Amino acid sequence: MIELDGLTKRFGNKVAVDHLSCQVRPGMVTGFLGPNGAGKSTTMRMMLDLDNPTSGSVRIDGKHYRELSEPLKHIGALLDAKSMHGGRSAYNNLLCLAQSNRIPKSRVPEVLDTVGLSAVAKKKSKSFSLGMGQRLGIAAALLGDPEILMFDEPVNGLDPEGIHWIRNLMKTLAAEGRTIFVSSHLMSEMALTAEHLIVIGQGRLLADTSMADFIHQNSRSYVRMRSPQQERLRDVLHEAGIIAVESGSGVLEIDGATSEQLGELAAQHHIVLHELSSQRASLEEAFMQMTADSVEYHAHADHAGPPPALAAPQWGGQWDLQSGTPGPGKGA
Ligand SMILES: Nc1ncnc2c1ncn2[C@@H]1O[C@H](COP(=O)(O)OP(=O)(O)OP(=O)(O)O)[C@@H](O)[C@H]1O
Repeated sequence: MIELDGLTKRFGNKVAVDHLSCQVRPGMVTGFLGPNGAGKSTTMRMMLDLDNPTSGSVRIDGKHYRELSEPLKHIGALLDAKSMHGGRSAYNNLLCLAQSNRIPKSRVPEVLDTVGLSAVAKKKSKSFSLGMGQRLGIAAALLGDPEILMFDEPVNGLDPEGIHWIRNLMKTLAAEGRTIFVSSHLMSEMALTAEHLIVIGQGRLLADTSMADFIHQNSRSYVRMRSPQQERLRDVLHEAGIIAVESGSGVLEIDGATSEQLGELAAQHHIVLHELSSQRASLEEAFMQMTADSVEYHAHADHAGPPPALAAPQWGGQWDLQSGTPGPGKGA
C-alpha cells in the first residue's frame, strides 16, 4: 500500500504537486494518468525519496521510504530505463544492484529470465535497444521481489509482443496481491491493464476511482440503431417515450435505453434492424473530457504545419511551439 497525505511539491513559484492525498492499494493495477506536466513523475520521484516534498508525506507500507531498511525488497521502480550503467553487461548491472541491496545473487538470472533477457545477459547494456533497456529496468525493479512496483511509462519502446508481455506481467503481479502503480500515455493500453485509476491535473487530484466508473462518469454511453424502416422505428421509439437523435446517414442515437430493450422493442413491432450497437466511450475520450481544463499545453487546430491526422489535441503529444510540429511525446 502506498499512502499520500497532502503531498505537495513546489519548484519556485510552480506548484508541481498540490496537496495530493490518495492510497494505492494492493491486489490490483492502479493507473496514474494526467496530461503532460500534471505532476506524475514528480509524484513518483517523491514516492521513492528522489525529491523532497515541500509539505505532506508518502508512506510505503506505513513507513517513509527512508525508514525502510532494505527498500528494494519493499518497492521496485522503473522510472528511467537509461539509468543503468551502459558499460556494464545486463547481468553485471543487476549483480551490482543485488550486492548493494543484500539481495541473493540467484535472483539475477531469475529476473533476467522473467524479462526475456537471458540470451543477452553478458552484452553491455549500452548496446540495448529502447525495448531491451525497458526490460532491463523492469528486471531491476523485480530484483528484490518487492510487494510494491511502480512503472513510469513501462511500454515505452516495446513492440506489440513486449506490450502484451508487460500487460500480463503487471496483471500477474497484481493477482499475487502486490501493489502495482503504473503511468502511461497509451490510453488504450491503460484501459486493458488498470482496474483502478488515479487522475491528476495541474498537480491536483481529479479522480480516484475504478476504471469502469471513470469511463461511465466522464463520457456518454448510447445505442446506435439503423433500420430501412427508419420512420416507423422513430414512431415506435416516440410512442415508448424514448428520444432518438438522428446523427446522419440514417443512424439514430439513443440515450437512456439499453440495446436489449431497444432490440426487443423493434422485434415486437417487426422492424428490421441493420444495426443495433452499444457505444461506450473510450478511456481516452473520458480522460480528454475530464482533463480539458487542466491541460498545460494545447495543440491548436489552426496551427500551421501538422497533418490533419495529428491536428486534434492528442494528449500525450505536445506541440513544439517553435516549429509547430508535434514533439516527441513520451508514450508514442
Ligand atoms: N526540477 C524541476 N524544476 C522546475 N520545474 C519542474 C521540475 N520538475 C518538474 N517541474 C515542473 O513541474 C510540473 C510537473 O512536472 P512532471 O514532470 O512531474 O509532470 P508529468 O505529469 O510527469 O509530465 P509528463 O507527462 O510530460 O512527463 C511541470 O510543469 C514541470 O515543468
